[in-house]
Amino acid sequence: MAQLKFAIVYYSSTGTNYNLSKMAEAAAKANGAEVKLMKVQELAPEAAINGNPLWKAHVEATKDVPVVTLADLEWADAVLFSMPTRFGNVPAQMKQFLDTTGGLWFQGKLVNKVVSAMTSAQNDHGGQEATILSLYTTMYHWGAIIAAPGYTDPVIFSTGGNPYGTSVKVDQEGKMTQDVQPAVAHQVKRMLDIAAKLNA
Ligand SMILES: Cc1cc2nc3c(=O)[nH]c(=O)nc-3n(C[C@H](O)[C@H](O)[C@H](O)COP(=O)(O)O)c2cc1C
Repeated sequence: MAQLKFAIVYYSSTGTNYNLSKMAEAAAKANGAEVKLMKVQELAPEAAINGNPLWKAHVEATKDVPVVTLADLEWADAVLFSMPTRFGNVPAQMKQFLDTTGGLWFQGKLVNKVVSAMTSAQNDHGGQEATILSLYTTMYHWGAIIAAPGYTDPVIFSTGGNPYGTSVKVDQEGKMTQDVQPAVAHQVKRMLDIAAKLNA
């Protein structure tokens, strides 16, 4: 069987969703996929970034991570999104990228992509599920196949029990408060299993 192509598309201000994406990258490679890890374009004004030392440091630390292109989406069999919760919604940076996919959508090139999403927030119930579901609304329009984790494995219960996608709570310093690596690995494997069945 051909090697599956797995794209991870993330936005992160202070590193959490980058770290979630790195966990996903390791899991996808361990499952034999060809993997691309890519960020969406930062759009915030420099003054905002420079006003937050964690944000500034993260932008600098990830300056060599490639910015996702439409060709990367076309390339992928499966796309995993990761982005922080912003007022219970998808960050503008991610939304802007999604809003550039109209041409691919028009040509039917996003149909049957296997997709899923992860997120983080500062509160236990700060809008994680709403953020993931907001992103999934666009995926229905793409005609993508949403491979949410559901309750398909006990690891889902050990990390907050979010069936829509792995989500994690971060503390004031931006540190993850749960070990979500097993849930991320399960979500990635489920995506790849479904993509393999679709490609068969
Ligand atoms: C403008 C803004 C809005 C936010 N909205 C929420 C929110 O609705 N609920 C919540 O729990 N945390 C909220 N947060 C906290 C972020 O979700 C948290 O900083 C983020 O998950 C960290 O991810 P990152 O390190 O990948 O940037 C918000 C943060 C910012 C800057």
